[in-house]
Amino acid sequence: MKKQIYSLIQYEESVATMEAGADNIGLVPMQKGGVPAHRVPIDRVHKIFDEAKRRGVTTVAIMLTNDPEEMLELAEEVQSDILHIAGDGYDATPEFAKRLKEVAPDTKLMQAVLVDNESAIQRAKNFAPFVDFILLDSGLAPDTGIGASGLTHDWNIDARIVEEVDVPVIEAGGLGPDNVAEAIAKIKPYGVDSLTKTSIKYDGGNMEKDIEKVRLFCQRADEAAEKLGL
Ligand SMILES: O=C(O)c1ccccc1NCC(=O)[C@H](O)[C@H](O)COP(=O)(O)O
Repeated sequence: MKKQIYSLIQYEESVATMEAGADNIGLVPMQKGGVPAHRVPIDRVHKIFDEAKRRGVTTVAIMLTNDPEEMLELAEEVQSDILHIAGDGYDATPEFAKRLKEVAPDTKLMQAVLVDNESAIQRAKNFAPFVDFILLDSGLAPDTGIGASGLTHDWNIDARIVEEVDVPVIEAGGLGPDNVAEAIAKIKPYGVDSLTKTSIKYDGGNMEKDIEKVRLFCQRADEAAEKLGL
């Protein structure tokens, strides 16, 4: 079971998050979209990703911009293991996947799917032929306009997507140490993601990882997966 932890900002918390058991670490490289306080300057992105690669931890560059040209420029610059399209105004296309391979041949593509109703199943199926991962996420948060809501959604829909779509699924949206085991048992995903419930949030969108909660999240996810033979 892959444990994906978002959204890192500082180098020290990134190292502590890796040491607490994260398999994937994600951050928002400096770009036009998203919460200003979450964006990471490019020199720091390189420092964090270099350390992750040294440790064998998977790096994820989160795209909150809705401009595909900006995404491709960032992909070329950071060469992350995964590029995660999380914006609410642009979805990956076969053409985008092809261009991504040209600028960053080793970067895999992950597309977020908003699980608001059963139409999410067909939307996930439509992405399957050209993306490497699907991330199932909750609805729009009032302060960010997308994801990072700390809210769960209808896990019955997610379980159907895992069964019916032939792409590894990362489950996101409101997961924390309290409910990650239940989510794994119900959905049986390839991986689980946490932002809000493993972070300490301050005014103005500032936040830092709560390392004890990251550790508990990873431990409980591993225990649940082992129990289920996943
Ligand atoms: O990662 C961010 O900083 C971020 C900021 C604003 C919107 C989305 C963002 N990340 C995308 C994600 O995939 C989140 O990890 C996902 O929405 C889960 O978040 P949460 O429900 O807070 O655990």
